[in-house]
Amino acid sequence: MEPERSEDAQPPVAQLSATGALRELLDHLPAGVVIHRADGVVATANRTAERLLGRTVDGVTGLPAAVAEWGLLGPDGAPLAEQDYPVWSVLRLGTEVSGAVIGIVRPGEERPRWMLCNAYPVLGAAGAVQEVVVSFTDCTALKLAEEHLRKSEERLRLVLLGSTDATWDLDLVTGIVYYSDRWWEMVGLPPDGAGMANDTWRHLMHPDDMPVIDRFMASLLAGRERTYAIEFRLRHQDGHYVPVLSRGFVLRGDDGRALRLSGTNTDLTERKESERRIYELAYFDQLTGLPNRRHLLEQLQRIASHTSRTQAVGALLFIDLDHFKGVNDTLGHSAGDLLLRQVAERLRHAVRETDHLARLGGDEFVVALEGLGRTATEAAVEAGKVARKILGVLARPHPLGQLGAGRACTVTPSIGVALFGHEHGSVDAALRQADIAMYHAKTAGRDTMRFFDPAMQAAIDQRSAMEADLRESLKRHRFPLHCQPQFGADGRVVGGEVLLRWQHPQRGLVGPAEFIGLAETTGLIVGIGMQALHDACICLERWSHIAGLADLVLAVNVSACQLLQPDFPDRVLAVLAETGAPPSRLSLELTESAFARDVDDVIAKMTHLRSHGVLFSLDDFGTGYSSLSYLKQFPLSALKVDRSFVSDVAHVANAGAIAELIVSLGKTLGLKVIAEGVETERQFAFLREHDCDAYQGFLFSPPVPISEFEQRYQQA
Ligand SMILES: Nc1nc2c(ncn2[C@@H]2O[C@H](COP(=O)(O)OP(=O)(O)OP(=O)(O)O)[C@@H](O)[C@H]2O)c(=O)[nH]1
Repeated sequence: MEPERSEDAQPPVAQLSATGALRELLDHLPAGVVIHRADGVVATANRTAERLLGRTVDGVTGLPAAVAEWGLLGPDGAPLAEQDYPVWSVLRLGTEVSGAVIGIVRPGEERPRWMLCNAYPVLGAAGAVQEVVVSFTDCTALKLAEEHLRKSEERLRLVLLGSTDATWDLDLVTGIVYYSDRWWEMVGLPPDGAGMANDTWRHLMHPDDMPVIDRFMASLLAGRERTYAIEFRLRHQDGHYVPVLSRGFVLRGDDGRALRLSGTNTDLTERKESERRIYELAYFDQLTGLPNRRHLLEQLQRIASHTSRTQAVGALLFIDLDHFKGVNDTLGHSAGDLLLRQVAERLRHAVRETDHLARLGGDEFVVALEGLGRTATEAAVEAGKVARKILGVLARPHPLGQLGAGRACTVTPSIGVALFGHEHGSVDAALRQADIAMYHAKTAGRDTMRFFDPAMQAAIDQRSAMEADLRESLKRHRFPLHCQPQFGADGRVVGGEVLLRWQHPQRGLVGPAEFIGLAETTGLIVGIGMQALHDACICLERWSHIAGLADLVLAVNVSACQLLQPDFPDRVLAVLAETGAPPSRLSLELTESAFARDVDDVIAKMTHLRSHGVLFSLDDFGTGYSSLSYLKQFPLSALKVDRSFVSDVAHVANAGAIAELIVSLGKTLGLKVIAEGVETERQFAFLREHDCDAYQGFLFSPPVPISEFEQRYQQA
């Protein structure tokens, strides 16, 4: 049905617009213009309105303002109520409407076009609205873009709401950072991060990560990348660090300069925890918590590459429990499990933290020991010690509580040892060899250790036998004293140095070079040294009544190991008291190694003994690492020029100078200087020329049994 048209006379603007030039202008305007009369009826419209409304000017002229045929829609797409038509708003309120977004469904179309509308009233002389001019432009594209943006923002908001990632945005120009609520939540702070500084992220960064991040940022910003990903840790309010994966993009200007960084932080706590758990399952034995076979094999690869670069020799110990099956069979699998855990614990304590202990499976364990020594023998000795220690710690009964039916269980191991490194083959080979050696230990009766290399085994066996012999000999007092005399420049005897011999039941008299080293590493030197001291003091007491011997000073060697004993001074004083030896005739001879440990302790002990009259001399001077500056702190009485300088004085240029220097140094410190190892007249002449106080060496006498020494030098 055609809408009713009004034929009333034209109002002023409509009239004006009908005039030629103005009409022309109106028709060329890019906006649609419709002029309504005061009753809302359309007086006229321009050509653009024709196009935008999809109607001819004639078709709209005379139409009332409020007819459904206009098909106007509100911004939300719902039909617009008549009173909200711009023209009616103006007519009703008398004020203009601007920026209204209104949809128009054009005749024959389904989708609305969107118009940005303005409308204003034209007032008559009496102030009444005479006309309403409505202008509008097509903003469909803008409206659709806005709609699109709104939807996409909505989508993004929903995605972020559902995501656990934390967004942030850093404006590199202003330095302002936007942190999302989730960002604050991730570090345990209130969602709005109220009161927090702009660069909070820097303050929360783990100190170890900061330099890495700084380097990363510098290179990222200077480069051309548009995206990045990096991990770091941020401190949570409760003190722990949250592992974070930060991913994002760099917004760059046309010149490539970075303007903005935006991204998300993903909390990696759970992922890290799962990774750790996976690593644990893959590399650790679940029963004992020890590294498993795979872990060990990887460690061995690493050790292999390291060993190939060094000269050091290492060892593998293959440990298999003896008759472990019996434990399972008699006490049950749970008791077996508990026992394995206890064995693992003891092994863990028996080895150093730097050693590699693993459970291969079942009742098999392996210990890899790196860098045991520069030679195979050194390494074998050390490996043997560790193996013996393990035999010792596992030998103690294992309390299995209720699982052991109230009884402790004893389980012994069989240990196979193989060396690796330097000229000793690969780590892989060592593992096979240690396994074979372990079987040898089983066939040798179990509860023992075996080396893969028979020669090595022989050396270790010999060493063990010698240690047992030394122990036995100590009990049986088989270290007779020998003594090498010392002479003054005038040829008169002034004293002697006690030198130990070992009266071996089978081998006869054994020199110190063959057994002192072992005595030191086994600690037997403490007992042997004390025995020698005791014997020497008995001599001194006897000599004190014999002319020719009463004034002699007897030097007794004391090893660093002895000096370290806390009760060393007391024991020396007890021996002096017991034997009645004059302390001022006893000189304890130390080597420089005695000064390598706790210097204050050594000085205190020496000073204590010195206050009782006991003398001290420093052996092998010049060969060690004595600092001249602290030499004077020790209460020494004499200095011995090492035999290496003495032997060279006559024919090696510097040796003479060094010997001379040592003599004069000793003199400066107020010490008596004794030269040892004097073998030729030339050496003697040189040293005498430089004012040495006493001389000891083959030129005068070799060491002789103490009884012979007494006979020689006592005066009838
Ligand atoms: N309880 C327990 N037993 C295990 C586990 N893994 C392996 N075993 C058992 O450990 C025993 C290992 O025995 P073997 O080393 O072959 O033999 P053995 O009885 O120790 O005797 P020898 O080694 O010849 O002295 C087997 O009976 C296995 O079933 C475990 O995780 N828990």
